[in-house]
Amino acid sequence: MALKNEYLSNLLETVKKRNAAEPEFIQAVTEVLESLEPVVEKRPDLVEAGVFERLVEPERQLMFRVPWVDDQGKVQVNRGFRVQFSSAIGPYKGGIRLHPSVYLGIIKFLGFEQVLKNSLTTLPMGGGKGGSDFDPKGKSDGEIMRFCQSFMTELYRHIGADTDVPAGDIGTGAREVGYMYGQYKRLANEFTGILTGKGLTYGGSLVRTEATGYGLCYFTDVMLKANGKSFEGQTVVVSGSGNVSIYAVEKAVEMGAKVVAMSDSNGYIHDPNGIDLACVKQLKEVERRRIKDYVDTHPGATYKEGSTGIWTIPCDIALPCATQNEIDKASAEILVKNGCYCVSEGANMPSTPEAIEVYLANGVLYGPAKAANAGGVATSGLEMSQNSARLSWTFEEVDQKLKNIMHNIFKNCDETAKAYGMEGNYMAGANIAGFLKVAEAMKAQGCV
Ligand SMILES: NC(=O)C1=CN([C@@H]2O[C@H](COP(=O)(O)OP(=O)(O)OC[C@H]3O[C@@H](n4cnc5c(N)ncnc54)[C@H](O)[C@@H]3O)[C@@H](O)[C@H]2O)C=CC1
Ligand SMILES: O=C(O)CCC(=O)C(=O)O
Repeated sequence: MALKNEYLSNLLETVKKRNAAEPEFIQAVTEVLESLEPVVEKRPDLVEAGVFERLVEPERQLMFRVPWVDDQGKVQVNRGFRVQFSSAIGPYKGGIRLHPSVYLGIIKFLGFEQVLKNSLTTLPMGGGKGGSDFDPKGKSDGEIMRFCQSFMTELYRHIGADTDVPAGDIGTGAREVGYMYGQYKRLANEFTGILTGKGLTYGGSLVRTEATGYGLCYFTDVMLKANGKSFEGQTVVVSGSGNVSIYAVEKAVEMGAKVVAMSDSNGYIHDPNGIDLACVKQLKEVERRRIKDYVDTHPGATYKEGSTGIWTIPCDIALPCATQNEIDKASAEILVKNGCYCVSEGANMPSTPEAIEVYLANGVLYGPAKAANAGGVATSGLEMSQNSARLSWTFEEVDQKLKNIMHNIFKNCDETAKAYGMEGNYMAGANIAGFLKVAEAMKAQGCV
């Protein structure tokens, strides 16, 4: 879809020129600017205030060397990043990704998405993201710890409970957050909530582990119900087998669905009897093994190499929870052909723009990432509140707050889409609603 508005079209050209080597960032910005066309027409004051130009340029981008020593005593050097994208509505907030594919463009796209996502949660959090091209796969605990300590040795001077609060993302789970927190504490000599996703013994919040996956299902459930459907009795495919996927499967099953497939970056398993989640948890959370090992103990299941083949498995509902651009046009067409009527995104930007066009053209209920997966960061916001108050809420309290937040996000996306004449287009609703709060704050704070 080409931009019709000349002002936005020129802005997008500038973004493309300035960030020519960052296709993922350009992709994320293009989608948002396309959604904002009707806003530009209604809100000349925001154009006047230069909000759109400022929105697409990070406030600060940090890149740094991360040296560490491997188990053979050899010095290794990775590259670290933290993009502090927007502090318009609160301290920078967003996860840290450890994956060999990480470069500045990935961190910028994630930081940009995070700005609007955090706004949708209604909590006071700006947007940021960080990471490194370090590959945790196959590394010993000692190597992981030395890397995390080195990463934090530079990062610690740029973050703070009221400045920037990182968290987990791909490759960064409880273990990594623990090592990073320990190093921060040692360097700064203070015990403050500078990371979320912490362990429960040192300031973490109940439900944060489950939050993104559970939140995805809370959002999807209310979207389905608003359209006369539900998870009950439906066949579901969930990609990935990490933090988001595991707890999405858990909640979808609790809501009456049958989840028949999961994957990792090597391939996917299909278990027509329904995935045995206890086995996946043991393989992935405890033993850190590959998903293919599932079939050793489940003779009714099959394993195939290549992760995108998972979208050829017939399902009613697809929950992509692995990584960006994991559903392309061809996969989207196969999903639709096989009767899939709902795609709701646990991962960040898992659908290519062409895949999204296929969903919208075929009336697929589409839950866009920045709304559907906002439960993780929302619960991080709740962890920050508990840390500030030096309190710990019960599982039920946090879970109820998470549910309310996800229901409100859906309502906001739905009502905003209607107000702008795009009923049922929750992507446009999410982009516009997320933007408006940030834009009002930017305008009120002047040219900064
Ligand atoms: N952890 C969180 O709270 C949140 C995570 N997300 C997003 O959810 C997605 C997954 O993150 P996590 O579960 O936290 O990470 P994780 O590191 O726990 O799990 C990632 C999973 O994706 C799989 N994977 C990676 N590349 C793949 C590929 N090309 N094809 C198939 N599988 C692949 C990995 O094998 C692993 O199972 C990411 O897009 C992340 O940005 C979004 C919101 C919050
Ligand atoms: O909990 C957080 O701060 C970040 C979660 C995250 O990285 C995301 O929403 O993509």
